[in-house]
Amino acid sequence: MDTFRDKAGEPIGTDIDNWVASFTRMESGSSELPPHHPNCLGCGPENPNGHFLSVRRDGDGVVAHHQFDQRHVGAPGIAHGGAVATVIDDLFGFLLYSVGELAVTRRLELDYLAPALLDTPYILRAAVRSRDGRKLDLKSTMEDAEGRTVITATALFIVVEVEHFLQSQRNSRT
Ligand SMILES: CCCCCCCC(=O)SCCNC(=O)CCNC(=O)[C@H](O)C(C)(C)COP(=O)(O)OP(=O)(O)OC[C@H]1O[C@@H](n2cnc3c(N)ncnc32)[C@H](O)[C@@H]1OP(=O)(O)O
Repeated sequence: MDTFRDKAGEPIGTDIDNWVASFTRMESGSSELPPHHPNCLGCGPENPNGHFLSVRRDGDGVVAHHQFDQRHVGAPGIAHGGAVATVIDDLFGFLLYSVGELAVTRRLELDYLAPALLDTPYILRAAVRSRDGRKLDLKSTMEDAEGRTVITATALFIVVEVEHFLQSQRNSRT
């Protein structure tokens, strides 16, 4: 069974209630935000196939420094577009620590303005553009070290109750 961790990284248990509790609103600060799940494809520290995304608060938004590597090849020297989308989607997920509620991706849209190169440092930022009821309108950018924008993205996240995840667990065939 999965072990979930609190804001300080201490193990807090294995059930979904603890996982939900870990998403309660966090105070502003420069500390690294906790992963969504130990095995999260974007940020999980225990997923050897993941991106190990490390994310901090940045004003009202979040920021991450990231490099794609040989595991993420789409074409020679270039990161796979799906790998980039994974990282951006996961980055959006860190905004939930500010929102203080659970939400999931309904729509994710990326503009690939230039190739995302392997083994090249990028800075990614995301913020909540607006909220309308359950609908969170999110935006993100990925820039290279020279400040050139490589990716722009928007997403619609929908706020959900814990039942959304309980139902998914019940419906899972694994
Ligand atoms: C806590 C999680 C950590 C984050 C990890 C990183 C992010 C993720 O990977 S999340 C996992 C991937 N996403 C999913 O699995 C979600 C799958 N989808 C679903 O479960 C459902 O479609 C769900 C829950 C998102 C929405 O379902 P439901 O509540 O029925 O929504 P629905 O009523 O159709 O739409 C909600 C609102 O959005 C609007 N809407 C829906 N699609 C769109 C769209 N493409 N553009 C604009 N508006 C839209 C609807 O019109 C509606 O608006 P209103 O409330 O004003 O009537």
